[in-house]
Amino acid sequence: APAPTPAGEEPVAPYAESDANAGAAPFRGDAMWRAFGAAAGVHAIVDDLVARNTADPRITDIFRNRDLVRLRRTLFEQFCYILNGGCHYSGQTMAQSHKDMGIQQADMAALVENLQAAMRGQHVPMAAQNRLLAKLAPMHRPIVAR
Ligand code: HEM
Repeated sequence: APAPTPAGEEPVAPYAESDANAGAAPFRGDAMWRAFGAAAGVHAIVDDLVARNTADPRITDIFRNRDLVRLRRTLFEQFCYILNGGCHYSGQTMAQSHKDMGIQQADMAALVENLQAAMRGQHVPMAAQNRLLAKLAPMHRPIVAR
């Protein structure tokens, strides 16, 4: 049976859940999870990232009328999974979740800037920031429209 809709979220059509939907393999060991400040740090980064994106005039239109409660939950799961924090990712693939949004390279660049600002705000060391960004880089292909 499909999982029940979490409190505060809009229902989503059923799909196959898998950690593979996260789009990247996790790091090994606990260095990255610790560098990001574990669960509290990653929650702060995700919440700040979503707030920056929705307030950013370059990309605010793309986030209008979206389910930000679900986005914060699944983004946290995705980052936690990739940083080897012991989470499972229950969201959709990057291709599925961004289809028909018309996301351009410039939109992706804006989001990456906002992520860098959010990581800086939580004092994530630069080397760890760059390691996460390198994991996310191949996601340009399924996310950016062409
Ligand atoms: C590497 C970069 C990115 C990652 C890792 C990422 C990750 C995610 C995740 C995990 C979800 C939720 C999936 C689900 O609900 O099942 C999502 C949804 C979404 N993303 Fe991204 N994303 C990226 C880039 C972008 C960009 C560049 C934009 C637009 C500027 C964007 C806009 C959105 C929006 C609006 C949703 C909400 C869809 C909805 O629920 O209606 N994303 N993204």
